[in-house]
Amino acid sequence: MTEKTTAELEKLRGLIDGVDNQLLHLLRKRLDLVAQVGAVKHAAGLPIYAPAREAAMLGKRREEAQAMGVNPQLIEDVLRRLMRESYLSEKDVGFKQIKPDLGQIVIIGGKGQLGRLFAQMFSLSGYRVQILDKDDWQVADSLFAGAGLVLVTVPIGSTCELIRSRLGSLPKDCVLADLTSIKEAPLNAMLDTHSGPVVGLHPMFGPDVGSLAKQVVVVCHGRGQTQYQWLLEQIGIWGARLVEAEAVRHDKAMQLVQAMRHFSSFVYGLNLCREQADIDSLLEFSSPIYRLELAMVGRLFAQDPQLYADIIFAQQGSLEVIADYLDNYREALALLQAGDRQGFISRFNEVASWFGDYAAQFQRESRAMLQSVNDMKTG
Ligand SMILES: C=C(O[C@@H]1C=C(C(=O)O)C=C[C@H]1O)C(=O)O
Repeated sequence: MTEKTTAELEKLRGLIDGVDNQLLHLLRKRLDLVAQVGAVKHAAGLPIYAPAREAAMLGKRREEAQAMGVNPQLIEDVLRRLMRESYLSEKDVGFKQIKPDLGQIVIIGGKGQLGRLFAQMFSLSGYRVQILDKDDWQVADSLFAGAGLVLVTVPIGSTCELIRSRLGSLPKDCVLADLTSIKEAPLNAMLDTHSGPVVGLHPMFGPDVGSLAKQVVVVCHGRGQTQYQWLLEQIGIWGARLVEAEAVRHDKAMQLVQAMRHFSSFVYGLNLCREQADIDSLLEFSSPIYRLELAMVGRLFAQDPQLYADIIFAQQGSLEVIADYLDNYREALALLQAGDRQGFISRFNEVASWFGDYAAQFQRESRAMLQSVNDMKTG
């Protein structure tokens, strides 16, 4: 580099540093304003997450960006990231309490990660929360006596038995709910055991989400909805979207969404391990999509094997779904072994037309994800 080039670059870089510093001050200012919005909303009992306001704001900013010769997607990306930060600030002020006259909330399995998250959310909403863990059964009766909600969040394998053997004498008006990732059997166990209001819930997220904004919670109605409507509204205040489903339909969907998916990730990991793959060099050669895939597989093994065993072993039906997967794998492998390129292409087209418009939609969505994976590279 010539001296002139060096001097020019240094000058421009100094100006960029200045702009970035101004951005930082603007971010600080925005965070403060959002905190004020949070306080006003909290006082009025409104959820922080306001999708209509977000859509209107993004629309306006995109138009303004276009007019200024800035890529509209750039401002949208930046604002979406900022809005995520806004949801986190909600924890500082807490949440509106939908049912102040409820007795205490007893969370069975409240020391588990998901139990802890729900305990925190209820506490931030002003409820009195009691945790009942494995070794606390001697105090169960006194906890249940004043309970307005008993929430079961123990491993799937022990959920039904625990409900049937331990929850037969809850107060009549107490809401009984569970967070298990299958719904039919626990819901039936709750309905058989407790004569009061019953609802099955399945949070479709792990305990590491920073905020419940935009997360999905599946709701399977049991009985006495008017008596547990407050709970659904409370979860809505936390920003989650409630999706109602029949328990049987939910469980069927989970065979593909959870059991088959996690199982194939498990086998993928098992295979890398047995092949003694060198992760460092795989990453070195990897494109963003491979890195993303490896991250999705690898994150499994940072978590509790019991949890994944629970999910995969929960339903007999998952076995058939997974066996079908193996059949399809074998069939596709046979094409490869036979060098049947045309056969592969025709299966490919069959699947592509089955995906239909979703294929293009998924390509668009994944493009943004892949770009952020690429952005995160440091080397
Ligand atoms: C700050 C607000 O709350 C949330 C955060 C927003 C933001 O960061 O701009 C926008 C809408 C809401 O989801 C608001 O409603 O204005």
